Amino acid sequence: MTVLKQIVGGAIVDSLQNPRRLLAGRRTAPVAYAGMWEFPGGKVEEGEAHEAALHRELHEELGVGVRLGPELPGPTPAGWPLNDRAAMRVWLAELVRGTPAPLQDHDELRWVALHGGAGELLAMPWIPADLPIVHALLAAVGRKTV
Ligand SMILES: Nc1nc2c([nH]c(=O)n2[C@H]2C[C@H](O)[C@@H](COP(=O)(O)OP(=O)(O)OP(=O)(O)O)O2)c(=O)[nH]1
Repeated sequence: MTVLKQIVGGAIVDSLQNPRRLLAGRRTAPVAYAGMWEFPGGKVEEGEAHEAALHRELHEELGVGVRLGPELPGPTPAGWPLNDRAAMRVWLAELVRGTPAPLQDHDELRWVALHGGAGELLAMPWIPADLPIVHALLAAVGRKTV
């Protein structure tokens, strides 16, 4: 039996109260995803709570502490399907400690506008499986995506 890999990701915004920008990360690996943008995060370890995994991953990858906001609910209990082996739960988050730096897994971090049509955000080469999540985020923050 193939067990679905549970991934957790952070939609880190400048403010949970009034989100205007999203922090996206550009992946360095594996080759298939290198150069593509994603929600920073990673795999949940065995026995680890999902939210705890997200705090750990964001600390390891970006060197930051965050406050989690609401989950951006996906279409399945495991969140957003990424491929036939993995799904990702995504939470909105805001920074409470540290300045994000591409310490691990990313070669660039970018704050991208969620308003004004979100042209830059939608033009970035996201991991394809993330696009529905990006659209759901835009809808959740009340911005038009088209
Ligand atoms: N973190 C993250 N992973 C994503 C996203 N979209 C997407 O398809 N993925 C895929 C890429 C990877 O196959 C998997 C996440 O694995 P990862 O490599 O980030 O996890 P990790 O940091 O725990 O990695 P590792 O060091 O244990 O290998 O999910 C996304 O937005 N964020």
